Amino acid sequence: MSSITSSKMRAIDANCTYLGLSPVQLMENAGAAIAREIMSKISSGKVLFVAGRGNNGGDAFVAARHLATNTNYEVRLILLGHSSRIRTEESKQNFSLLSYSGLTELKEIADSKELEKYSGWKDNDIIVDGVLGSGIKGAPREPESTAIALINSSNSFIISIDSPSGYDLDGGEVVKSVIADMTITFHRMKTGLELPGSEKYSGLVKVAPIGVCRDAEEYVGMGDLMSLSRRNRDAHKGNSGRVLIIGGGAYYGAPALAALAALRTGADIVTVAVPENVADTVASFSPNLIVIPLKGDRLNPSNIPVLKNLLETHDVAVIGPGLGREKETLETVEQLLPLCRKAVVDADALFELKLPIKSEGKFILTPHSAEFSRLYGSEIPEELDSKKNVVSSFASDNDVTVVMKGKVDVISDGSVARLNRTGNAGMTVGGTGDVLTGITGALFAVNDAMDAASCAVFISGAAGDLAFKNKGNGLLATDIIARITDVILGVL
Ligand SMILES: NC(=O)C1=CN([C@@H]2O[C@H](COP(=O)(O)OP(=O)(O)OC[C@H]3O[C@@H](n4cnc5c(N)ncnc54)[C@H](O)[C@@H]3O)[C@@H](O)[C@H]2O)[C@H](O)CC1
Ligand SMILES: [K+]
Repeated sequence: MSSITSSKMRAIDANCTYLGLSPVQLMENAGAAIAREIMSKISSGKVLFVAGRGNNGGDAFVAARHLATNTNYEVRLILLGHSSRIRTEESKQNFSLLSYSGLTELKEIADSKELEKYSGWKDNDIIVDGVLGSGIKGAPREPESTAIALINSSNSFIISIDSPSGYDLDGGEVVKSVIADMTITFHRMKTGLELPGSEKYSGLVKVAPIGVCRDAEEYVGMGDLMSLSRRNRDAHKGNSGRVLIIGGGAYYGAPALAALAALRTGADIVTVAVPENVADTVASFSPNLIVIPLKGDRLNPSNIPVLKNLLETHDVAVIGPGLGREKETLETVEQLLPLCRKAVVDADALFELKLPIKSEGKFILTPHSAEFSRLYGSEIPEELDSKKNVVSSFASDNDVTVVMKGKVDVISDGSVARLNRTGNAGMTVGGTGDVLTGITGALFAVNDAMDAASCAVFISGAAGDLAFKNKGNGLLATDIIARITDVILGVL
Protein backbone atom coordinates (compact mmCIF):
# COMPACT_ATOMS: atom_id res chain seq x y z
CA MET A 1 0.00 0.00 0.00
CA SER A 2 1.20 3.51 -0.77
CA SER A 3 2.28 6.02 1.86
CA ILE A 4 -0.02 8.75 3.17
CA THR A 5 0.38 12.36 4.31
CA SER A 6 -0.14 13.39 7.91
CA SER A 7 -3.31 15.28 6.99
CA LYS A 8 -4.69 12.10 5.42
CA MET A 9 -3.80 10.29 8.67
CA ARG A 10 -5.67 12.95 10.66
CA ALA A 11 -8.69 12.45 8.39
CA ILE A 12 -8.54 8.68 8.99
CA ASP A 13 -8.32 9.28 12.77
CA ALA A 14 -11.36 11.54 12.64
CA ASN A 15 -13.22 8.98 10.54
CA CYS A 16 -12.45 6.41 13.25
CA THR A 17 -14.01 8.72 15.85
CA TYR A 18 -17.03 9.17 13.54
CA LEU A 19 -17.42 5.38 13.38
CA GLY A 20 -17.11 5.06 17.16
CA LEU A 21 -13.45 4.08 17.57
CA SER A 22 -12.23 6.61 20.11
CA PRO A 23 -8.85 8.41 20.10
CA VAL A 24 -8.05 6.84 23.48
CA GLN A 25 -8.39 3.36 21.93
CA LEU A 26 -6.02 4.27 19.10
CA MET A 27 -3.59 5.82 21.57
CA GLU A 28 -3.63 2.65 23.68
CA ASN A 29 -2.73 0.58 20.63
CA ALA A 30 -0.04 3.03 19.55
CA GLY A 31 1.60 3.09 22.99
CA ALA A 32 1.38 -0.69 23.36
CA ALA A 33 3.11 -1.13 19.98
CA ILE A 34 6.00 1.07 21.17
CA ALA A 35 6.33 -0.89 24.42
CA ARG A 36 6.33 -4.21 22.51
CA GLU A 37 9.12 -2.97 20.26
CA ILE A 38 11.23 -1.97 23.29
CA MET A 39 10.58 -5.35 24.98
CA SER A 40 11.64 -7.19 21.83
CA LYS A 41 14.82 -5.13 21.67
CA ILE A 42 16.00 -5.37 25.29
CA SER A 43 14.76 -7.78 27.96
CA SER A 44 15.75 -5.43 30.79
CA GLY A 45 17.31 -2.00 31.24
CA LYS A 46 16.86 1.72 31.68
CA VAL A 47 14.41 3.54 29.43
CA LEU A 48 13.78 7.30 29.42
CA PHE A 49 10.63 8.65 27.77
CA VAL A 50 10.62 12.32 26.70
CA ALA A 51 7.05 13.43 26.11
CA GLY A 52 5.43 16.56 24.69
CA ARG A 53 1.99 17.87 25.59
CA GLY A 54 0.29 16.67 22.40
CA ASN A 55 -0.86 13.16 21.52
CA ASN A 56 2.65 12.13 20.53
CA GLY A 57 3.43 12.56 24.22
CA GLY A 58 0.20 10.68 25.02
CA ASP A 59 1.53 7.66 23.12
CA ALA A 60 4.66 7.90 25.25
CA PHE A 61 2.57 7.85 28.49
CA VAL A 62 0.83 4.66 27.36
CA ALA A 63 4.10 3.01 26.29
CA ALA A 64 5.74 3.89 29.63
CA ARG A 65 2.81 2.35 31.55
CA HIS A 66 2.95 -0.84 29.49
CA LEU A 67 6.71 -1.16 29.86
CA ALA A 68 6.63 -0.55 33.61
CA THR A 69 4.33 -3.54 34.14
CA ASN A 70 7.55 -5.55 33.73
CA THR A 71 9.89 -4.95 36.67
CA ASN A 72 12.95 -5.73 34.53
CA TYR A 73 12.70 -2.19 33.19
CA GLU A 74 13.58 1.01 35.00
CA VAL A 75 11.20 3.53 33.43
CA ARG A 76 11.54 7.32 33.66
CA LEU A 77 9.44 9.94 31.96
CA ILE A 78 9.86 13.68 31.55
CA LEU A 79 6.88 15.74 30.46
CA LEU A 80 7.98 18.90 28.64
CA GLY A 81 5.82 21.47 30.43
CA HIS A 82 3.14 21.36 33.08
CA SER A 83 0.59 18.58 33.14
CA SER A 84 -2.17 21.23 33.36
CA ARG A 85 -1.17 22.20 29.79
CA ILE A 86 -1.63 18.74 28.26
CA ARG A 87 -3.76 19.33 25.18
CA THR A 88 -6.20 16.45 24.81
CA GLU A 89 -8.46 14.46 27.14
CA GLU A 90 -6.97 11.14 26.03
CA SER A 91 -3.47 12.36 26.78
CA LYS A 92 -4.49 13.81 30.16
CA GLN A 93 -6.17 10.55 31.11
CA ASN A 94 -3.06 8.54 30.24
CA PHE A 95 -0.78 10.97 32.06
CA SER A 96 -2.79 10.66 35.26
CA LEU A 97 -2.46 6.86 35.12
CA LEU A 98 1.32 7.18 35.28
CA SER A 99 1.22 8.02 39.02
CA TYR A 100 -0.09 4.49 39.59
CA SER A 101 2.15 2.69 37.11
CA GLY A 102 5.37 2.10 39.07
CA LEU A 103 7.66 4.47 37.17
CA THR A 104 11.08 5.10 38.71
CA GLU A 105 10.71 8.80 38.03
CA LEU A 106 8.00 11.10 36.65
CA LYS A 107 8.93 14.75 36.12
CA GLU A 108 7.32 17.85 34.66
CA ILE A 109 9.95 20.23 33.29
CA ALA A 110 8.93 23.37 31.42
CA ASP A 111 12.18 25.31 31.58
CA SER A 112 15.00 24.61 29.10
CA LYS A 113 17.78 25.31 31.64
CA GLU A 114 16.22 22.89 34.11
CA LEU A 115 15.92 20.36 31.34
CA GLU A 116 19.66 20.60 30.69
CA LYS A 117 20.34 20.07 34.41
CA TYR A 118 18.15 16.95 34.63
CA SER A 119 20.25 14.03 35.89
CA GLY A 120 18.41 11.23 34.08
CA TRP A 121 19.80 11.88 30.55
CA LYS A 122 22.82 9.60 31.06
CA ASP A 123 23.17 5.81 30.93
CA ASN A 124 19.83 4.96 29.38
CA ASP A 125 19.68 1.90 27.15
CA ILE A 126 16.88 3.50 25.18
CA ILE A 127 15.48 7.03 24.94
CA VAL A 128 11.99 7.21 23.54
CA ASP A 129 11.20 10.41 21.67
CA GLY A 130 7.56 11.38 22.11
CA VAL A 131 8.20 15.13 21.91
CA LEU A 132 6.41 16.06 18.68
CA GLY A 133 4.62 14.00 16.06
CA SER A 134 2.33 14.78 13.18
CA GLY A 135 0.94 17.89 14.93
CA ILE A 136 4.13 19.94 14.57
CA LYS A 137 3.85 23.40 13.05
CA GLY A 138 7.00 25.32 12.15
CA ALA A 139 10.40 24.97 13.76
CA PRO A 140 10.52 23.40 17.25
CA ARG A 141 10.11 26.00 20.01
CA GLU A 142 11.28 25.79 23.65
CA PRO A 143 11.48 23.60 25.62
CA GLU A 144 11.01 21.10 22.76
CA SER A 145 14.03 22.42 20.87
CA THR A 146 16.37 21.88 23.85
CA ALA A 147 14.86 18.43 24.45
CA ILE A 148 15.64 17.49 20.83
CA ALA A 149 19.26 18.63 21.25
CA LEU A 150 19.63 16.69 24.52
CA ILE A 151 18.17 13.52 23.00
CA ASN A 152 20.60 13.83 20.08
CA SER A 153 23.61 14.33 22.32
CA SER A 154 22.95 11.13 24.29
CA ASN A 155 24.64 7.82 23.51
CA SER A 156 21.44 5.84 23.97
CA PHE A 157 19.51 4.01 21.27
CA ILE A 158 16.77 6.44 20.19
CA ILE A 159 13.29 5.30 19.23
CA SER A 160 11.02 8.01 17.82
CA ILE A 161 7.27 7.70 18.19
CA ASP A 162 5.49 8.16 14.87
CA SER A 163 8.03 10.69 13.60
CA PRO A 164 11.48 11.95 14.62
CA SER A 165 10.46 15.04 16.58
CA GLY A 166 10.92 18.15 14.45
CA TYR A 167 10.82 16.16 11.21
CA ASP A 168 7.97 16.96 8.81
CA LEU A 169 6.08 13.77 7.94
CA ASP A 170 4.92 15.42 4.72
CA GLY A 171 8.47 16.13 3.60
CA GLY A 172 8.68 19.88 4.28
CA GLU A 173 11.74 21.78 5.45
CA VAL A 174 13.49 20.40 8.53
CA VAL A 175 14.96 23.05 10.84
CA LYS A 176 15.83 20.85 13.81
CA SER A 177 15.01 17.20 14.31
CA VAL A 178 15.71 14.22 16.49
CA ILE A 179 18.18 11.90 14.77
CA ALA A 180 16.66 8.54 15.63
CA ASP A 181 17.97 5.00 15.36
CA MET A 182 14.46 3.73 14.81
CA THR A 183 11.06 5.31 14.08
CA ILE A 184 7.80 3.50 14.68
CA THR A 185 5.12 5.19 12.66
CA PHE A 186 1.45 4.26 12.95
CA HIS A 187 -0.99 2.57 10.62
CA ARG A 188 0.69 3.43 7.31
CA MET A 189 4.02 4.60 5.95
CA LYS A 190 4.17 8.42 5.78
CA THR A 191 5.17 10.35 2.67
CA GLY A 192 8.05 12.19 4.37
CA LEU A 193 9.60 8.99 5.71
CA GLU A 194 10.06 7.64 2.19
CA LEU A 195 11.93 10.63 0.77
CA PRO A 196 15.58 10.21 -0.17
CA GLY A 197 17.73 11.16 2.82
CA SER A 198 14.90 10.77 5.35
CA GLU A 199 16.60 7.74 6.96
CA LYS A 200 19.27 10.12 8.28
CA TYR A 201 16.56 11.40 10.68
CA SER A 202 14.35 8.34 11.09
CA GLY A 203 16.81 5.45 11.22
CA LEU A 204 15.03 2.18 10.53
CA VAL A 205 11.29 2.78 9.99
CA LYS A 206 8.68 0.30 11.16
CA VAL A 207 4.94 0.65 10.60
CA ALA A 208 2.81 -0.46 13.55
CA PRO A 209 -0.87 -1.26 13.08
CA ILE A 210 -3.09 0.45 15.68
CA GLY A 211 -6.46 -1.12 14.88
CA VAL A 212 -7.85 1.50 12.50
CA CYS A 213 -11.19 0.23 11.09
CA ARG A 214 -10.85 -0.55 7.40
CA ASP A 215 -13.94 1.53 6.62
CA ALA A 216 -12.32 4.62 8.17
CA GLU A 217 -10.07 4.74 5.13
CA GLU A 218 -12.24 3.31 2.40
CA TYR A 219 -15.52 5.06 3.24
CA VAL A 220 -15.78 8.84 3.22
CA GLY A 221 -16.37 10.19 6.72
CA MET A 222 -16.47 13.38 8.73
CA GLY A 223 -12.65 13.38 8.78
CA ASP A 224 -12.47 13.86 5.02
CA LEU A 225 -14.25 17.19 5.36
CA MET A 226 -11.23 18.41 7.34
CA SER A 227 -9.12 18.38 4.17
CA LEU A 228 -11.46 20.72 2.30
CA SER A 229 -10.10 24.19 1.69
CA ARG A 230 -11.04 26.65 4.41
CA ARG A 231 -12.12 30.22 4.02
CA ASN A 232 -9.46 32.81 4.77
CA ARG A 233 -10.46 35.40 7.33
CA ASP A 234 -9.57 38.16 4.89
CA ALA A 235 -11.31 36.46 1.97
CA HIS A 236 -12.96 38.65 -0.66
CA LYS A 237 -16.28 38.05 -2.30
CA GLY A 238 -15.77 35.32 -4.88
CA ASN A 239 -12.71 33.74 -3.23
CA SER A 240 -14.87 30.97 -1.82
CA GLY A 241 -16.21 29.88 -5.17
CA ARG A 242 -18.17 31.13 -8.14
CA VAL A 243 -20.53 28.53 -9.51
CA LEU A 244 -22.44 28.73 -12.79
CA ILE A 245 -25.47 26.46 -13.01
CA ILE A 246 -26.54 25.74 -16.60
CA GLY A 247 -29.88 23.97 -16.64
CA GLY A 248 -33.63 24.36 -16.86
CA GLY A 249 -35.88 24.84 -19.83
CA ALA A 250 -37.67 21.53 -19.63
CA TYR A 251 -37.96 21.98 -15.84
CA TYR A 252 -37.46 24.89 -13.43
CA GLY A 253 -37.12 23.33 -9.96
CA ALA A 254 -33.90 21.37 -10.69
CA PRO A 255 -31.56 24.31 -11.42
CA ALA A 256 -32.96 26.22 -8.43
CA LEU A 257 -32.32 23.27 -6.10
CA ALA A 258 -28.76 22.89 -7.39
CA ALA A 259 -28.15 26.62 -6.93
CA LEU A 260 -29.55 26.79 -3.39
CA ALA A 261 -27.53 23.70 -2.41
CA ALA A 262 -24.36 25.34 -3.77
CA LEU A 263 -25.06 28.49 -1.71
CA ARG A 264 -25.65 26.46 1.47
CA THR A 265 -22.36 24.63 0.85
CA GLY A 266 -20.55 27.95 1.01
CA ALA A 267 -20.14 29.16 -2.57
CA ASP A 268 -19.90 32.96 -2.70
CA ILE A 269 -21.56 33.53 -6.04
CA VAL A 270 -24.04 31.22 -7.72
CA THR A 271 -25.35 32.24 -11.12
CA VAL A 272 -28.14 30.29 -12.73
CA ALA A 273 -28.27 30.47 -16.54
CA VAL A 274 -31.61 29.12 -17.77
CA PRO A 275 -33.78 29.48 -20.88
CA GLU A 276 -35.96 32.60 -20.69
CA ASN A 277 -39.22 30.63 -20.43
CA VAL A 278 -38.31 29.49 -16.89
CA ALA A 279 -36.04 32.36 -15.77
CA ASP A 280 -38.70 34.29 -13.81
CA THR A 281 -39.95 31.15 -12.11
CA VAL A 282 -36.41 30.13 -11.05
CA ALA A 283 -35.71 33.67 -9.79
CA SER A 284 -38.94 33.70 -7.79
CA PHE A 285 -37.77 30.79 -5.61
CA SER A 286 -35.23 32.90 -3.73
CA PRO A 287 -33.82 36.43 -3.64
CA ASN A 288 -30.38 34.81 -3.16
CA LEU A 289 -30.24 33.62 -6.76
CA ILE A 290 -28.73 35.52 -9.67
CA VAL A 291 -30.60 34.38 -12.77
CA ILE A 292 -29.43 34.99 -16.34
CA PRO A 293 -32.12 34.33 -18.98
CA LEU A 294 -30.93 32.60 -22.15
CA LYS A 295 -32.69 33.10 -25.51
CA GLY A 296 -35.19 30.35 -26.33
CA ASP A 297 -37.16 27.85 -24.29
CA ARG A 298 -34.45 25.16 -24.31
CA LEU A 299 -30.67 25.45 -24.16
CA ASN A 300 -29.52 25.90 -27.79
CA PRO A 301 -26.35 26.77 -29.74
CA SER A 302 -27.25 30.48 -29.91
CA ASN A 303 -26.69 30.62 -26.10
CA ILE A 304 -23.02 29.70 -26.41
CA PRO A 305 -21.48 33.22 -26.68
CA VAL A 306 -23.29 34.38 -23.50
CA LEU A 307 -22.34 31.20 -21.65
CA LYS A 308 -18.72 31.43 -22.83
CA ASN A 309 -18.43 34.86 -21.16
CA LEU A 310 -20.09 33.58 -17.99
CA LEU A 311 -17.74 30.57 -17.84
CA GLU A 312 -14.78 32.95 -17.77
CA THR A 313 -15.97 34.62 -14.59
CA HIS A 314 -16.92 31.41 -12.75
CA ASP A 315 -14.68 28.71 -11.25
CA VAL A 316 -16.93 25.84 -12.13
CA ALA A 317 -19.98 25.02 -14.23
CA VAL A 318 -22.73 22.65 -13.16
CA ILE A 319 -24.35 21.41 -16.36
CA GLY A 320 -27.52 19.37 -16.55
CA PRO A 321 -30.22 19.99 -13.94
CA GLY A 322 -33.60 20.21 -15.67
CA LEU A 323 -32.21 20.70 -19.21
CA GLY A 324 -34.32 18.11 -21.00
CA ARG A 325 -33.00 15.95 -23.81
CA GLU A 326 -33.81 17.95 -26.93
CA LYS A 327 -31.30 17.27 -29.71
CA GLU A 328 -30.15 20.90 -29.90
CA THR A 329 -29.75 21.01 -26.12
CA LEU A 330 -27.50 17.95 -26.02
CA GLU A 331 -25.48 19.33 -28.96
CA THR A 332 -25.04 22.59 -27.07
CA VAL A 333 -23.79 20.68 -24.03
CA GLU A 334 -21.24 18.93 -26.24
CA GLN A 335 -19.97 22.29 -27.51
CA LEU A 336 -19.91 23.83 -24.04
CA LEU A 337 -17.88 21.17 -22.25
CA PRO A 338 -14.55 21.95 -23.94
CA LEU A 339 -14.98 25.61 -22.89
CA CYS A 340 -15.11 24.71 -19.18
CA ARG A 341 -12.09 24.72 -16.87
CA LYS A 342 -14.05 22.67 -14.36
CA ALA A 343 -17.52 21.20 -14.71
CA VAL A 344 -19.93 18.92 -12.91
CA VAL A 345 -21.95 17.01 -15.49
CA ASP A 346 -25.25 15.56 -14.36
CA ALA A 347 -28.73 14.42 -15.31
CA ASP A 348 -29.75 15.14 -18.92
CA ALA A 349 -26.24 16.37 -19.79
CA LEU A 350 -25.04 12.80 -19.22
CA PHE A 351 -27.59 11.33 -21.59
CA GLU A 352 -25.60 11.40 -24.80
CA LEU A 353 -22.28 12.41 -23.37
CA LYS A 354 -19.42 11.57 -25.73
CA LEU A 355 -16.36 10.37 -23.90
CA PRO A 356 -13.56 11.09 -23.53
CA ILE A 357 -14.37 14.81 -23.49
CA LYS A 358 -11.91 16.54 -25.80
CA SER A 359 -10.77 19.21 -23.39
CA GLU A 360 -8.06 20.34 -21.01
CA GLY A 361 -10.73 20.86 -18.35
CA LYS A 362 -11.51 18.76 -15.29
CA PHE A 363 -14.85 17.00 -15.04
CA ILE A 364 -16.92 15.32 -12.37
CA LEU A 365 -19.74 13.11 -13.63
CA THR A 366 -22.52 12.23 -11.19
CA PRO A 367 -24.54 9.41 -12.77
CA HIS A 368 -26.84 7.04 -10.86
CA SER A 369 -26.24 3.40 -11.69
CA ALA A 370 -28.59 3.28 -14.72
CA GLU A 371 -26.96 6.41 -16.18
CA PHE A 372 -23.53 4.98 -15.48
CA SER A 373 -24.46 1.70 -17.12
CA ARG A 374 -25.52 3.58 -20.27
CA LEU A 375 -22.23 5.49 -20.38
CA TYR A 376 -20.21 2.38 -19.62
CA GLY A 377 -22.09 0.41 -22.28
CA SER A 378 -22.63 -2.63 -20.12
CA GLU A 379 -24.28 -3.94 -16.93
CA ILE A 380 -22.65 -2.99 -13.63
CA PRO A 381 -21.51 -5.90 -11.44
CA GLU A 382 -23.37 -6.41 -8.12
CA GLU A 383 -20.37 -7.00 -5.91
CA LEU A 384 -18.90 -3.84 -4.34
CA ASP A 385 -15.22 -4.50 -5.10
CA SER A 386 -16.03 -5.22 -8.75
CA LYS A 387 -18.16 -2.06 -8.87
CA LYS A 388 -15.17 -0.09 -7.57
CA ASN A 389 -12.95 -1.58 -10.24
CA VAL A 390 -15.42 -0.78 -13.01
CA VAL A 391 -15.92 2.84 -11.89
CA SER A 392 -12.19 3.26 -11.39
CA SER A 393 -11.17 1.99 -14.82
CA PHE A 394 -13.99 3.99 -16.47
CA ALA A 395 -12.72 7.15 -14.71
CA SER A 396 -9.15 6.41 -15.73
CA ASP A 397 -10.01 5.61 -19.37
CA ASN A 398 -12.00 8.83 -19.76
CA ASP A 399 -9.89 11.09 -17.55
CA VAL A 400 -12.85 12.13 -15.38
CA THR A 401 -13.89 11.81 -11.75
CA VAL A 402 -17.03 9.74 -11.32
CA VAL A 403 -19.59 9.61 -8.54
CA MET A 404 -21.78 6.59 -9.18
CA LYS A 405 -24.79 7.17 -6.94
CA GLY A 406 -26.41 4.19 -5.27
CA LYS A 407 -27.15 2.69 -1.85
CA VAL A 408 -23.38 2.78 -1.49
CA ASP A 409 -21.92 5.52 -3.68
CA VAL A 410 -18.69 4.75 -5.52
CA ILE A 411 -16.32 7.65 -6.18
CA SER A 412 -13.17 7.41 -8.28
CA ASP A 413 -10.75 9.60 -10.20
CA GLY A 414 -9.14 6.57 -11.79
CA SER A 415 -6.35 6.25 -9.27
CA VAL A 416 -8.22 6.13 -5.94
CA ALA A 417 -11.70 4.68 -5.32
CA ARG A 418 -13.76 5.56 -2.24
CA LEU A 419 -17.18 4.55 -0.99
CA ASN A 420 -19.93 6.45 0.79
CA ARG A 421 -22.80 5.08 2.80
CA THR A 422 -24.54 8.21 4.09
CA GLY A 423 -28.07 8.68 2.75
CA ASN A 424 -31.33 6.79 3.10
CA ALA A 425 -34.32 5.40 1.25
CA GLY A 426 -36.26 8.65 1.81
CA MET A 427 -33.86 10.31 -0.62
CA THR A 428 -35.36 8.59 -3.66
CA VAL A 429 -37.71 11.60 -3.89
CA GLY A 430 -37.21 13.95 -6.89
CA GLY A 431 -34.62 16.70 -6.71
CA THR A 432 -32.04 15.01 -4.48
CA GLY A 433 -29.70 14.49 -7.44
CA ASP A 434 -29.85 18.23 -8.16
CA VAL A 435 -28.96 18.97 -4.54
CA LEU A 436 -25.92 16.70 -4.82
CA THR A 437 -24.73 18.39 -8.03
CA GLY A 438 -25.05 21.80 -6.42
CA ILE A 439 -23.01 20.70 -3.40
CA THR A 440 -20.43 19.12 -5.72
CA GLY A 441 -20.16 22.32 -7.77
CA ALA A 442 -19.58 24.49 -4.69
CA LEU A 443 -16.85 22.17 -3.37
CA PHE A 444 -15.23 21.68 -6.79
CA ALA A 445 -14.91 25.47 -7.20
CA VAL A 446 -12.26 25.55 -4.45
CA ASN A 447 -11.03 21.92 -4.11
CA ASP A 448 -9.66 19.19 -6.32
CA ALA A 449 -12.10 16.86 -8.04
CA MET A 450 -11.68 13.77 -5.86
CA ASP A 451 -11.97 15.68 -2.55
CA ALA A 452 -14.95 17.64 -3.88
CA ALA A 453 -16.78 14.58 -5.22
CA SER A 454 -16.17 12.40 -2.14
CA CYS A 455 -17.13 15.07 0.37
CA ALA A 456 -20.16 16.14 -1.66
CA VAL A 457 -21.81 12.70 -1.56
CA PHE A 458 -21.00 12.42 2.11
CA ILE A 459 -22.50 15.84 2.93
CA SER A 460 -25.56 15.30 0.76
CA GLY A 461 -26.26 11.88 2.35
CA ALA A 462 -25.54 13.06 5.89
CA ALA A 463 -27.83 16.10 5.41
CA GLY A 464 -30.45 13.67 4.07
CA ASP A 465 -30.01 11.49 7.17
CA LEU A 466 -30.60 14.50 9.43
CA ALA A 467 -33.69 15.43 7.41
CA PHE A 468 -34.95 11.85 7.60
CA LYS A 469 -34.91 12.03 11.43
CA ASN A 470 -37.65 14.67 11.38
CA LYS A 471 -39.42 13.99 8.12
CA GLY A 472 -39.02 10.26 7.50
CA ASN A 473 -40.00 9.17 4.01
CA GLY A 474 -41.82 12.48 3.58
CA LEU A 475 -38.52 14.32 3.28
CA LEU A 476 -38.08 16.70 0.36
CA ALA A 477 -35.01 17.87 -1.53
CA THR A 478 -35.42 21.28 0.14
CA ASP A 479 -35.26 19.59 3.59
CA ILE A 480 -31.83 18.24 2.63
CA ILE A 481 -30.64 21.70 1.59
CA ALA A 482 -31.79 23.01 4.98
CA ARG A 483 -29.50 20.53 6.80
CA ILE A 484 -26.31 20.96 4.71
CA THR A 485 -24.91 23.57 7.09
CA ASP A 486 -25.49 21.31 10.11
CA VAL A 487 -23.23 18.69 8.55
CA ILE A 488 -20.55 21.16 7.50
CA LEU A 489 -20.56 23.09 10.78
CA GLY A 490 -19.70 19.84 12.55
CA VAL A 491 -16.20 20.10 11.10
CA LEU A 492 -15.16 23.31 9.38
N1 LIG B 1 -3.61 7.40 13.96
C1 LIG B 1 -2.52 7.82 14.48
O1 LIG B 1 -1.51 7.90 13.82
C2 LIG B 1 -2.54 8.20 15.87
C3 LIG B 1 -1.55 9.03 16.32
N2 LIG B 1 -1.45 9.42 17.56
C4 LIG B 1 -0.35 10.25 17.93
O2 LIG B 1 -0.76 11.58 17.88
C5 LIG B 1 0.27 12.36 17.30
C6 LIG B 1 -0.27 13.66 16.83
O3 LIG B 1 -0.76 14.32 17.97
P1 LIG B 1 -1.08 15.88 18.03
O4 LIG B 1 -1.60 16.15 19.38
O5 LIG B 1 -1.92 16.24 16.88
O6 LIG B 1 0.31 16.55 17.76
P2 LIG B 1 1.76 16.43 18.40
O7 LIG B 1 1.77 15.62 19.61
O8 LIG B 1 2.65 16.04 17.29
O9 LIG B 1 2.13 17.92 18.77
C7 LIG B 1 1.18 18.86 19.09
C8 LIG B 1 1.64 19.73 20.25
O10 LIG B 1 2.85 20.35 19.98
C9 LIG B 1 2.69 21.76 19.91
N3 LIG B 1 3.51 22.22 18.79
C10 LIG B 1 3.20 22.25 17.49
N4 LIG B 1 4.23 22.70 16.79
C11 LIG B 1 5.21 22.96 17.67
C12 LIG B 1 6.52 23.46 17.54
N5 LIG B 1 7.03 23.80 16.35
N6 LIG B 1 7.26 23.59 18.65
C13 LIG B 1 6.77 23.28 19.86
N7 LIG B 1 5.52 22.81 20.06
C14 LIG B 1 4.76 22.65 18.96
C15 LIG B 1 1.23 21.99 19.72
O11 LIG B 1 0.85 23.22 20.23
C16 LIG B 1 0.67 20.83 20.49
O12 LIG B 1 0.64 21.11 21.87
C17 LIG B 1 0.82 11.46 16.25
O13 LIG B 1 2.08 11.86 15.80
C18 LIG B 1 0.84 10.14 16.99
O14 LIG B 1 2.01 10.02 17.77
C19 LIG B 1 -2.53 9.01 18.50
O15 LIG B 1 -2.14 8.88 19.78
C20 LIG B 1 -3.09 7.67 18.11
C21 LIG B 1 -3.62 7.71 16.74
K1 LIG C 1 8.18 11.88 18.03
